[in-house]
Amino acid sequence: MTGFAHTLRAECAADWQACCQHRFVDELFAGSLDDAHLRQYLVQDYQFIDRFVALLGAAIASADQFAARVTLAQFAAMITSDENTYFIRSFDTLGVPAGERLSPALKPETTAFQALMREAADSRQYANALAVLCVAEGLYLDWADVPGRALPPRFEHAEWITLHANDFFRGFVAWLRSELDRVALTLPAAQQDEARRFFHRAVACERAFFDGVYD
Ligand SMILES: Cc1ncc(CN)c(N)n1
Repeated sequence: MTGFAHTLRAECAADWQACCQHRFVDELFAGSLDDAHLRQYLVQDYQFIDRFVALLGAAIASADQFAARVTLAQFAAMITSDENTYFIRSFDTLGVPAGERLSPALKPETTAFQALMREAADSRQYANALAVLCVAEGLYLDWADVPGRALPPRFEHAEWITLHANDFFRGFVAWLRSELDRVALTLPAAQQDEARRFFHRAVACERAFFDGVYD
């Protein structure tokens, strides 16, 4: 495999692997993730999703082609429907009150990730937005999409896996990677390096986000 997206992932291999083999992932698949940890993760992740959808909007605005805007908008539609209702149903099941769903106290890992996404969006550079999207979705595909691995019984665990391991999601991540490759080829070295730094920082944020579940 070649290309910018693949190179960047290889540069971050240690943190990437640490995420894919994280205790959170193992407990999620085993169905042994306790409700306190799951609840903490989902409450913080809902705030991640808020900035993530804003980043998708920035990617839609800064894309250089209509076809890319369509693909990104279709993905945003999935996040704001199927994925959003997963959060709401999980919050209902876990008894999370409205205040915690909408404006919880933010952990430092969440604030850091939100700041990174805001920075990428505010740069108005399509490649920077793509770099962060490639991490956020590529890394989740890599830990979730394990053929033959059994799903846990509770929907709060199983659906968080299947939302990131299905044909639509696979296709979107493949597109994101090829799109980052395509756009990188058009960039001067300084802008490629900027996108590279966003990618690296996003991988570090992902690892810190999983680690933060167990603080
Ligand atoms: C922190 C984080 N990173 C990525 C994803 C995948 N959508 C997520 N929900 N949360």
